[in-house]
Amino acid sequence: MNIDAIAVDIDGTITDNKRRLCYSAMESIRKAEDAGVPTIIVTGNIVTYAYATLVLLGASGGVVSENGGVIFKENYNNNQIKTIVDRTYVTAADEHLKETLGPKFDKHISNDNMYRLTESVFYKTITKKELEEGLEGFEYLDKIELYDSGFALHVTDKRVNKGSSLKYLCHEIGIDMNNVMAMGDSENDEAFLKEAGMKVAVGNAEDSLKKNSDYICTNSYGDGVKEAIEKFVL
Ligand SMILES: O=C(O)COP(=O)(O)O
Ligand SMILES: [Mg+2]
Repeated sequence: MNIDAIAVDIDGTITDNKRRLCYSAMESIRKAEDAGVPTIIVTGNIVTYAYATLVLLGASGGVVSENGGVIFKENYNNNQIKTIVDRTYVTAADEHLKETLGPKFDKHISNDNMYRLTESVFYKTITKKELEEGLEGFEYLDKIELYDSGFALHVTDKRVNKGSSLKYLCHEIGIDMNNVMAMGDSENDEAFLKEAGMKVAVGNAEDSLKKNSDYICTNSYGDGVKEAIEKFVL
């Protein structure tokens, strides 16, 4: 199978469990770039964080950020950041959670939330269950998704996910999803692995993701990324 592009998650995939970039991932992604295979970052992080990661990695495929809410690629869309969905339901969820959680809302909301265009994110100092309970009775509960990335809890508009927005970006730049190798570690990656021709779970990935993968890496984190790139791309 010909791999035309690599799509890779950030936290827990090209980083270790402390969010530190793995040299092994960086080196292998650069080798793939040098061999003409671009890498696209597909993340729950904000667009500026994702873009800085892309540049520092030496990758060129563009970014899908905020779990699909925002995309950016150099020389695409007049170099403008593209917001795929509005904040209507996420803002309504925030309002609901402010009422039900009280002071816990401000205590646990992520410090990068002010930069988020489409999502709300909470630190894992609050549990997913507490957020689910806080969202009970929310008028638009069926319009939002609650993801645990392993690193944070995301309230995301259901009209987007990492898969739908990666597919959109790839269509725009002329890459066939059948020729994309996608790599991730957690539940917010399921949607984009599903869309890709080659689905790879790094060794530390959640069982649910491993179950739906074509290849499970022997190695964890960046070493898993390196393993898959060497096996399928280089
Ligand atoms: O933003 C997060 O919580 C995790 O980011 P990721 O999707 O790159 O793993
Ligand atoms: Mg991750």
